[in-house]
Amino acid sequence: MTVKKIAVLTSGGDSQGMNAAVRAVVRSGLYYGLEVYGIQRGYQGLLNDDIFSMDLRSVGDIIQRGGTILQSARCKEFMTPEGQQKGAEILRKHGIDGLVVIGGDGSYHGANKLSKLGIKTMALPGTIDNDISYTDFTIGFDTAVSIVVDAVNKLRDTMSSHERSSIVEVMGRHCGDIALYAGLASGAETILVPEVPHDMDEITERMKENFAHGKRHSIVIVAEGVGSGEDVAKALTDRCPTLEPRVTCLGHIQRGGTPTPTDRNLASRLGDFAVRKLIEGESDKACGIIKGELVLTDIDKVVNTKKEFNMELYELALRLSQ
Ligand SMILES: Nc1ncnc2c1ncn2[C@@H]1O[C@H](COP(=O)(O)OP(=O)(O)OP(=O)(O)O)[C@@H](O)[C@H]1O
Ligand SMILES: O=P(O)(O)OC[C@H]1O[C@](O)(CO)[C@@H](O)[C@@H]1O
Ligand SMILES: [Mg+2]
Repeated sequence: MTVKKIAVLTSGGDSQGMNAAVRAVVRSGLYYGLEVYGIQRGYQGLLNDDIFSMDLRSVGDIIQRGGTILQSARCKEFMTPEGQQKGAEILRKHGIDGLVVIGGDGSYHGANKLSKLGIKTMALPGTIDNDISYTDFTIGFDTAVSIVVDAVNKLRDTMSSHERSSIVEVMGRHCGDIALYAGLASGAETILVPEVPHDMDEITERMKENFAHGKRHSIVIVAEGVGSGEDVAKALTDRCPTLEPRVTCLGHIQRGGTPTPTDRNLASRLGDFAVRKLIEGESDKACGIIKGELVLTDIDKVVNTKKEFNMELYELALRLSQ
């Protein structure tokens, strides 16, 4: 049986483009004759019964905005079987038979649990981390990478003037993709990611050699999962004080601001795709994009597969930054 009333929520760390995804879910749902509801503050809002009807105008003027009009949350209670049962009952009480969850891997687990309780669910990759398997890119990743590259461009100016090295700490607890893609795009000399072990002695020697061969600055991008920028700076200074490292931690700046066209388009395509697949009767599925094509994968498979790190890009970045 196909769905008639659907709801949408955003969960986990927010990401630029979540609003564009909410807009696409709401407008496609209405276009196909469904009733569409919004749930405020992720699974927490679901448990608080914070659910409201959405119309075409409720998603006006949001495609260009960062953050999420539905707000986001991390909810401990929903991690328990009782919390999940309560969530499913609240949805049933409203007659909501389909749910689109926009969030990261944790949020996917929640959608998976709800589908086992009879709610038809679709999960969309809304996280800057790009740490979700069975999709080449997540919504927000492109914007976050652009923010890092923009910051590195600025740092380069002052580092070159003073012949210093710049240590830039970026987000990514378990996934080095922000560091990798921003590092390649900004010509970083060193990219430290949780997926690849590193040797500080070797890195220091390489930086010293590059300065000796005329380099006027050195950019080191550190994914937070490896350690802090301050730790890396200390390790470098201990080995070679003349590198004069200066640390910049970009933090939550990476999660704000207007989404890039790439993220808006990805969000629009995925939001519409999720609605169409719910109407076709699909459930417990993750929506993603692989080589430009929209794909549907079992949530179980997605959450149990670690995203593969792109070693080719990593090696390319190192080759090009000597
Ligand atoms: N195993 C689980 N079972 C049920 N619900 C879960 C589970 N893991 C996470 N959730 C729910 O999803 C919410 C968001 O998860 P989490 O904090 O891991 O963020 P995320 O969705 O992975 O996003 P990001 O990592 O990008 O911040 C949690 O607060 C919790 O309510
Ligand atoms: O906003 P919070 O709860 O501090 O979480 C920060 C984490 O969220 C993420 O931005 C993912 O959304 C990670 O990269 C980062 O480690
Ligand atoms: Mg996560």
